[in-house]
Amino acid sequence: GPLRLDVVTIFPDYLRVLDLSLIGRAHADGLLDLHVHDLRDWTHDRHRTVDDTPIGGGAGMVMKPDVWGSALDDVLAAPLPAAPASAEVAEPTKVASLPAPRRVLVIPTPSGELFTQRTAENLAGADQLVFACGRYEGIDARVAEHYASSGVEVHELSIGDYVLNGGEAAVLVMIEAIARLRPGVLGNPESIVEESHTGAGLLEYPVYTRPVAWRGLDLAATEPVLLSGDHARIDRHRRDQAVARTAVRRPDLMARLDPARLDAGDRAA
Ligand SMILES: N#Cc1c(-c2ccc3ccn(Cc4ccncc4)c3c2)n[nH]c1N
Repeated sequence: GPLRLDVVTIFPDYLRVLDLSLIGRAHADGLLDLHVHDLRDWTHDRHRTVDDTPIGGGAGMVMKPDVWGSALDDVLAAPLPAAPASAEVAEPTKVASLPAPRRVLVIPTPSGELFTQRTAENLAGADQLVFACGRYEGIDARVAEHYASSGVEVHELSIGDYVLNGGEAAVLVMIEAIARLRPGVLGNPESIVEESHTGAGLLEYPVYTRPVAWRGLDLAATEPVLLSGDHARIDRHRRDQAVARTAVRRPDLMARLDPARLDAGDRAA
């Protein structure tokens, strides 16, 4: 069935961009089921308070566990279409024997495990992804602890080593990386470039299109092999460019490369 995406945030308008373009169309096609929720709808007081001072002191404010608990209890209980949502009638006996839907709670945080393509591939297999977007100094740590110890699959994730003001931008990044892996979301599935296709975690080679000569940069002179029509040579050339690029820009990836994946030609280079 469709992947259900729930985002809980104090800035729901920040997520409206998801209703456009790729995600918007997949939404319309029934491939993705997006729900953006305002955390303040679960506050308990007239001032709709979501934060308080840190226990133990320190600067800034921390988001209240009770408000998050009320919101996440509701969102994690959202009905999911009984798979397979097909012509087959979802008879009680059949539904009862189906595996429980896989619901995942994702909490963006600067102190999270790094979100990578592998993380995206793993999360793309879920039935529901609930994203808890924090602000201020973050969400009370007992929230992640409570749901994890209640049997919920919880992932505290960071999109990289730089500091943001909240989780919303990270959620946009994660949703785009995950949604594009779902069948049917991308018009041209062949553009789903697995790391393996880029040569076991190599960076991609540079791409070009017409005109062949542009502002004095003439590919007929600098990259003649690309115009040769000799696809074996072109593939070799592109692989060499990918290896060279990776060595310069991402030595960390080079270190992780399986040497067996680099054939003799690469090692000579
Ligand atoms: N994913 C991710 C992130 C975040 C991130 C995510 C959620 C929150 C909630 C609150 N903040 C602000 C804050 C809190 C504590 N320390 C510093 C900044 C966030 C930052 N920053 N950098 C990333 N790669």
